[in-house]
Amino acid sequence: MTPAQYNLLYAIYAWTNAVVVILAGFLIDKLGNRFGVFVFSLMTVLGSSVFALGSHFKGSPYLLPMMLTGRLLFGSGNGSLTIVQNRITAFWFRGKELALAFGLTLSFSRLGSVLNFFFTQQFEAKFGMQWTLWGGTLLCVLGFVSALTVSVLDKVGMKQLGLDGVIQQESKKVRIQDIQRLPLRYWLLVLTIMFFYNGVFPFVADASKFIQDKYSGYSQQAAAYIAGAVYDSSLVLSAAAGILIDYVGLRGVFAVGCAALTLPVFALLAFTFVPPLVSTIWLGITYSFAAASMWPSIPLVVPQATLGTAMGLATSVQMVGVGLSNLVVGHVLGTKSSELKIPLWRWQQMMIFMLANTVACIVASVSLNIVDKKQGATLNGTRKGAALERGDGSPAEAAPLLRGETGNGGS
Ligand SMILES: C[C@H](NC(=O)[C@@H](N)CCCCN)C(=O)O
Repeated sequence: MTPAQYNLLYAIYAWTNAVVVILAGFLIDKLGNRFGVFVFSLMTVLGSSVFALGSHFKGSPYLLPMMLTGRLLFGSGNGSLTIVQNRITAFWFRGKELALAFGLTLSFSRLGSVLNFFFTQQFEAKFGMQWTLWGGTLLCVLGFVSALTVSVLDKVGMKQLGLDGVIQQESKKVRIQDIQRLPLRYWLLVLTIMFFYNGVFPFVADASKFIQDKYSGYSQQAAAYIAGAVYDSSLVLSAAAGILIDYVGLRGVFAVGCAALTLPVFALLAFTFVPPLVSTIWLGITYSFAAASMWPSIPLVVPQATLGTAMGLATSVQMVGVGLSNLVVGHVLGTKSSELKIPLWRWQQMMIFMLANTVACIVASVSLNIVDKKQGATLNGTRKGAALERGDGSPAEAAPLLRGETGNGGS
């Protein structure tokens, strides 16, 4: 397989994901969590099976089409599964430990990446590529079984609360035009998320090469470990960040703070020779707090009935932003061969582009705070403060469970 074909396998995952998540979010709102959990986890199993099967056609013209089809199915299923996962989490943890629940999901997803990083290569060396790919399929089957278990728990819980019928009634009313009714705070959150991730994901993708090109004395493996520190920190910190944010609230303030504290990361990388591990750990910290404050804010400003659509749209905008950012970075770095050393001035331009995205993130998140303040400070309310005000100790987030329940949040 040529490098272009190999990269195409990644590109098809990212771009189908960006398109499919909008439709998937809408379908989940319309047809329910159980439909989404079943269909999308089944798609990941099918996708990974087709991909693994494709590897048996090495040297034949079927190899690439089969692998691309596998990635397409897997990408569509996996991205959509994240939406239904967020929707279920938001339903069960709204007004409680929402940020902790999101943080834990993020930690587990990072644990998957870290385990993959440490073990897949060794597994492949011992058992060969085909068994490794079928091993991946087996993991997707385990995911499918877990998804079915969640589905059953969700159904039982809904029945116990007597909400099953109500939610189904609300789902029937969901229309694609509801996108127009998503509030300004939602769109500002989407921009905040997009600009933040425009800096993080493309940087991590290229960080290992950057470290080898700019700093002396780093082997390929050492550079990869240092780049991986961004995700390692998030594996360790995401749950703690969630607990803190659940306790103090101030999600909008955290969003601005994380963006502002990310500026020195890219500045250090662009203009100094401070060891890169300082920057990658630092970025890991701001990234963990940003993810634990930004994503769980979405369920607080949109009704549960349209949450799937809202999450799908946010993910799609994020993926398109990151995809474009990758293209700009590729253009700025300007080389097709991973062997050649890229001149430092090009890396500096890339970091300046990351800085520009971070500044845009600060502008979007400051605007978010201004609008949130005018609309009742749902995002910045502190849990303790709100409980004291009501004198009942009940959850702070007056979140709209169903459409039209609150004036500001739902419209
Ligand atoms: C929580 C957040 N999730 C995402 O950004 C997803 N839309 C895409 C994840 C792709 C990971 N390679 C995150 O991971 O920070």
